[in-house]
Amino acid sequence: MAANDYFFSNKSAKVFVAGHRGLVGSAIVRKLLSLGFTNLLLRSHAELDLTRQSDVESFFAAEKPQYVILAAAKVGGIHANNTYPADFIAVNLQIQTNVIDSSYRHGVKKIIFLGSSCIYPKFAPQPIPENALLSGPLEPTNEWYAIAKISGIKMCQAYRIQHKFDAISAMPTNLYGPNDNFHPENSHVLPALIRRFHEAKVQGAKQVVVWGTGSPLREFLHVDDLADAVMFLMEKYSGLEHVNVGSGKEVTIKELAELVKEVVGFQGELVWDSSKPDGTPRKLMDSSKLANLGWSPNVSLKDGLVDTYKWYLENSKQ
Ligand SMILES: NC(=O)C1=CN([C@@H]2O[C@H](COP(=O)(O)OP(=O)(O)OC[C@H]3O[C@@H](n4cnc5c(N)ncnc54)[C@H](OP(=O)(O)O)[C@@H]3O)[C@@H](O)[C@H]2O)C=CC1
Ligand SMILES: C[C@H]1O[C@H](OP(=O)(O)OP(=O)(O)OC[C@H]2O[C@@H](n3cnc4c(=O)[nH]c(N)nc43)[C@H](O)[C@@H]2O)[C@@H](O)[C@@H](O)C1=O
Repeated sequence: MAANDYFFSNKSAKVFVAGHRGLVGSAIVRKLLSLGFTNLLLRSHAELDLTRQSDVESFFAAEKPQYVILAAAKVGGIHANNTYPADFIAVNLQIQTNVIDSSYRHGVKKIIFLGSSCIYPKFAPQPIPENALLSGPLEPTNEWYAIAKISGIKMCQAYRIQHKFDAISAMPTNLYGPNDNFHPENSHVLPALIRRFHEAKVQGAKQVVVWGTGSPLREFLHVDDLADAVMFLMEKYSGLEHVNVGSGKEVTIKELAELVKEVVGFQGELVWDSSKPDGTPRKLMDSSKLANLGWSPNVSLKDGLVDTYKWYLENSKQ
């Protein structure tokens, strides 16, 4: 790479952040602006539906972005994944295929695709190294989403091999932070619990119901750390293999629920609804590849929870 090809060397380069109003996309926009990037290309879902191939092609032909950060996707927690399998596979395959292919065809210098830790087999070795991909059966509650995400990784690899296109993939662990989805059923566990504990506190309820058995382990990363890692990879990484992005710290869902209860200040008790699925028992990622490149996370789970609850209080329509 010539010196002026590095991502940070030209802060006026046109950067398309797909999905800029979501949890991840909004954190990426904050990060890019704080780094001094001045030419962000942003389109809401209503302005540009990325599942529509011809609209995406016309957009790339007209706008000619130089870099693409692909944070638009159909995303949700265990219930949403289980309930809408067709949406999770079809929408994600469509968005990523259209955006990766148009990026290549219209001269984008580099694209980063975001997958998820659910790409790995249900019983992968822990912590999960990148090479555990496609080594065993997937977790059934999110296999449709996982298949789409695995296809995204493979598409980046295929375009790199055949076209020498600089397409890289990052696999974040479970994320949370400002602009998360706080829907009572379709969200991920952490925002769901913030909302449920908060509403119980306000209503003076004695109990809060938490799904499953409480025994599954999850690794959480604040979305500002993820945004920082994405910048790091855009600048420093150009390889075939995807890169895990995790905090390296895991908690049981029971421990998470107790922590959310404390941060929100709910005084009642927890009740477990074991009719709801636990999902994968454990999915701690091995993020040593990223650590060896020189990146590490900053935000502790407790600090991140306090920050996210504050954001929820200031921004949710209560
Ligand atoms: N949240 C998490 O815990 C994790 C997320 N990831 C990955 O990070 C990425 C971003 O996720 P996250 O920010 O949480 O998701 P969000 O749901 O918060 O945001 C997704 C964004 O994509 C946009 N979008 C969805 N469909 C379309 C479409 N057809 N056309 C245009 N835009 C569309 C949404 O717009 P609108 O709201 O208007 O529909 C929204 O802005 C995804 O690839 C996800 O797989 C990976 C690991 C964990
Ligand atoms: C990021 C990742 O997110 C999804 O996988 P998941 O990690 O299983 O996601 P989750 O956050 O929804 O649940 C984590 C755990 O928490 C428990 N749990 C308790 N109470 C609530 C609750 O109220 N809501 C939810 N959603 N879960 C709850 C729940 O039963 C489970 O044991 C993928 O589908 C896919 O989207 C993906 O890649």
